[in-house]
Amino acid sequence: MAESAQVPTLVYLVTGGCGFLGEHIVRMLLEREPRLRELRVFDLHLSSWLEELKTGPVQVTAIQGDVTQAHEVAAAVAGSHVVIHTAGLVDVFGKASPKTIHKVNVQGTQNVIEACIRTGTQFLVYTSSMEVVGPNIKGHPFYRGNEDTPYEAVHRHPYPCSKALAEQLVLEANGRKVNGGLPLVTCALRPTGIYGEGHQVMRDFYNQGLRFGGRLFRAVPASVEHGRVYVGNVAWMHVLVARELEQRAALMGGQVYFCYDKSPYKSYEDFNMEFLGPCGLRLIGTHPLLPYWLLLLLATLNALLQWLLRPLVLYTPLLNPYTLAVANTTFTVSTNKAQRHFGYKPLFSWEESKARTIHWVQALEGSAW
Ligand SMILES: NC(=O)C1=CN([C@@H]2O[C@H](COP(=O)(O)OP(=O)(O)OC[C@H]3O[C@@H](n4cnc5c(N)ncnc54)[C@H](O)[C@@H]3O)[C@@H](O)[C@H]2O)C=CC1
Ligand SMILES: CC(C)[C@@H](O)CC[C@@H](C)[C@H]1CC[C@H]2[C@@H]3[C@H](O)CC4=CC(=O)CC[C@]4(C)[C@H]3CC[C@]12C
Repeated sequence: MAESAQVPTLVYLVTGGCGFLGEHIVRMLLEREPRLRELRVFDLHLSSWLEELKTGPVQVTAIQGDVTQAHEVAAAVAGSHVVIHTAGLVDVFGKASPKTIHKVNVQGTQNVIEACIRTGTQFLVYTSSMEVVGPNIKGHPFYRGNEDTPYEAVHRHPYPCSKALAEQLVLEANGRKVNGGLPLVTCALRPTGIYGEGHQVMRDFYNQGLRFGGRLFRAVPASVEHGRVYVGNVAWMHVLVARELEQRAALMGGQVYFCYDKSPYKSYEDFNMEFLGPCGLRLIGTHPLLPYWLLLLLATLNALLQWLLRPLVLYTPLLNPYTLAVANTTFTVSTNKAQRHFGYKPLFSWEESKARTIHWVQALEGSAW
């Protein structure tokens, strides 16, 4: 891929490019990757905002496709220099079946890998997740951990299971020969809980607060810390990795990197209030208003109700046994591996990330969400 830094000659493909993170990656590439000649945006659901991107100097090619369909993936990958694979089913609320989650997240990733091998694309960046590590099924805390911290990464839920399998496929594919005889260079990024403009879970919390007269009710102790990362910094790390992967293949190939920034370590609910508070919502209770056993009973009832109602309607509340367990388990990271290996530093400060997110939530007030 060795190209002049000045002449735009490179072709990038972003799978899932119309998603929450994908859109930020697409826009960040157009703003900060001067070598781009063509940017292919591959997604099951193409967004209308793509049209506005087609007026710039970079050719933006929208490709409606399904990562579970190998031939569609191969057609999209052929001729690209770098693939950023961020497409996936991000579902911990029971919207999709375990089989579908596995098919999209695991088989879809396998299809991307095989497409790179067959078509000769050498560089693959995979959006993995903190959930590949934890929280595990035993609720063990992960406190300021790094990529080498020992931790019993045991999962049962289909989402973390699928992300762990997909990440393993990507890392194991590093070094395989692609068409043309050169080695495939892969790496995986593990963002913690992403927030920012376009975050659907944040919208759900906001709408839930509006339904309860501007109040949200604490369900998680303030002492349980969750690492969060601004979507713009996640996008930035993807751009950096894609840029550095060729020159630093020996160091970065087959590696995983946690992706986080200077966002404060707080409970999930307290962190959300950094944005929802300035928009008029209040978090009621300095401690969980209900005991854990009662919350678990309610979560279990939600899961039962979801199962009973499934033939009629998709009932997917925020509270279920998995989300309750994850929210109640400390998971924070502290590492400089990405900085050491490819010079990553957050592009957006906490203050900027907070201001941008608040501005977005404030714009929701008049929206249909
Ligand atoms: N949201 C978060 O807090 C975190 C997300 N991640 C990972 O980041 C990636 C993006 O996540 P989000 O942007 O939050 O999710 P999202 O749901 O907003 O975006 C996923 C995109 O993939 C597309 N997609 C789904 N199935 C597809 C298929 N079969 N073929 C083609 N495209 C398909 C969707 O249409 C969507 O545009 C995922 O791989 C997720 O596992 C990792 C850590 C945290
Ligand atoms: C109802 C209350 C118990 C409330 O506090 C539940 C919050 C819950 C919806 C979130 C708590 C932790 C979140 C997850 C975490 O950020 C890690 C994730 C990584 C991903 O790759 C995808 C999203 C998620 C699973 C994220 C989902 C929402 C939470 C479970």
